[in-house]
Amino acid sequence: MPLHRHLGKRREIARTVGDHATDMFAPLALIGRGLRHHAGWAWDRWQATPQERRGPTLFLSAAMMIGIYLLPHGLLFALIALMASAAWAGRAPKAAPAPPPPDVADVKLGALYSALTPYLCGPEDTNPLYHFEGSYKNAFGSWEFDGEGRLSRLELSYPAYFTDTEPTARARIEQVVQGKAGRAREYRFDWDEESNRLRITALAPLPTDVVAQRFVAAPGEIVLGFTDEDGTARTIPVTQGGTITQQPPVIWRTGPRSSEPHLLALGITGYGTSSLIRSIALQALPYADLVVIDGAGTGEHACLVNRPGVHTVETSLHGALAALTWAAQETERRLAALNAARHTGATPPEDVTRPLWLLLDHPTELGELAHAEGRPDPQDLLELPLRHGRAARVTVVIADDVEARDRITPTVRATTRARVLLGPAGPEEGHAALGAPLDIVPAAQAPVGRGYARIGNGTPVRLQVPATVDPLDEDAPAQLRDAVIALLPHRDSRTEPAPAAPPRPDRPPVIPADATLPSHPVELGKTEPMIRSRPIS
Ligand SMILES: Nc1ncnc2c1ncn2[C@@H]1O[C@H](COP(=O)(O)OP(=O)(O)OP(=O)(O)O)[C@@H](O)[C@H]1O
Repeated sequence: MPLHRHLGKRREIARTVGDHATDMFAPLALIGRGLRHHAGWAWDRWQATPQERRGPTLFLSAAMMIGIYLLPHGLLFALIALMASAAWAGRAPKAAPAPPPPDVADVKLGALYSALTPYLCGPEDTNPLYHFEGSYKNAFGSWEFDGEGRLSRLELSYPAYFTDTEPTARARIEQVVQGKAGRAREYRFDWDEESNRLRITALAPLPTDVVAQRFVAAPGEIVLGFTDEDGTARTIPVTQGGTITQQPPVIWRTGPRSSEPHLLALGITGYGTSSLIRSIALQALPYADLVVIDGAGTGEHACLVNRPGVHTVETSLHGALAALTWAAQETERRLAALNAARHTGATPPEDVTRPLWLLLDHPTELGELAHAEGRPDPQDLLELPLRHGRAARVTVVIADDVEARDRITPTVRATTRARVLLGPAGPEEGHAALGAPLDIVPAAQAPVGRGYARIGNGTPVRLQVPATVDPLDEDAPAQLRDAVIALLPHRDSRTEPAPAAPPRPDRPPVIPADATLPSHPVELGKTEPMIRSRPIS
């Protein structure tokens, strides 16, 4: 037999013998443990007995033992009683109770405290709030967890030397908190610089099931979307999932009294800036005329072609230049007519007071094309409508990719005081797009149409744009497409024929000398160019 098998067999025998011995001597071990327990107990009592009582105690014990000895079978009974009590005392101790489950607050807040410590501890601080052996209870004032055990609110203190006025220092802390509290939610960070306190609130998701519909708003008021209850003082009834609910809207007031007459919406690709343009168009159409420029040329606004009130939908550079040249001249004409009416005290004619909206989707793409062809940038043609649009009742909405921000002209940036940013942008992008620091850290994954709005000098608020899909997009859900179709105005063919002749501008469009306009500037299958002043009835 090989040596290793021989050794293995011997080990097995030894183990079996050991197991048997353990079984055999178990009662003895039990009694031995009990006797040790008794001896320990007797020794403790002896130690606890005062000196003067030890003699009588010894005497009593000896007397009892003599008594037992003198009793018939006394010694035997005493021995049996001792063994029985030793066996009882020596039985296996009860399993220690399972430790209570760790407190979720202790675990999560402890981890957050440890993660913040490297950023908030000062090596020179003799009494630091944050140090590597410290407890979160020293620095965290109050906290709340939701039903799923996720941190929903926290107030913490930080040392006065922490540079809370520096955006990068704040951003670091905000990132750490979001990392530990969960990146799936948005958080509001309220920095109280005076008392060195930071309040963190996890924000509930905004409703994503509000679709395009007629909103309860006055003419000139545009519902950009919906926000948190504390973001606005007003709620409006909204059809949501088949029932009517009250939702807090983000309202943009346009018109001659608005201090933010024009809007710039920037968005991460695919987060719904074109849908926002569509939503605005549908809300403005009942009382305004539209000129739509689709700079990306994807035909996303084709559903507006030939609708009553829509002057034109342009997708080409030539068409865009012609339409914007006309818009600039129309602004000038309106201003002149309004001034004349004011001088004579007459009521201005309807064709100069009816609002005109210029909606530009991705104009920077046309700008690049224009630059390559040596033509004027369409944005340059917006100068007059942007600067005098408020008086002339001309509103400009520009939507573009957040990446194209540098290609937006300074005039557009300076005159568009209503701002929207769609998509999970970082703090720097947020600040640049909205013109103010954003106190909200977006979730890692935001739903389409989710972003932030800032009207004028107000505080940025969260925004969820109502789903306003392209009704010609066959991939979009039929229910969402139907909602948009229901809002599109239809020309009544019995009373309102489609324009057959080329429209007659009040003044012919001035196109740069080097521009070669095609004979049919309007695309999307239209048979006639549609740039025209609204017919005066
Ligand atoms: N609020 C919304 N709710 C639901 N779906 C939406 C919403 N907004 C947009 N969508 C859908 O998301 C997709 C992208 O939307 P949209 O084209 O408006 O984005 P975009 O930012 O303009 O993209 P791009 O820059 O590529 O043109 C579309 O399929 C659209 O139907």
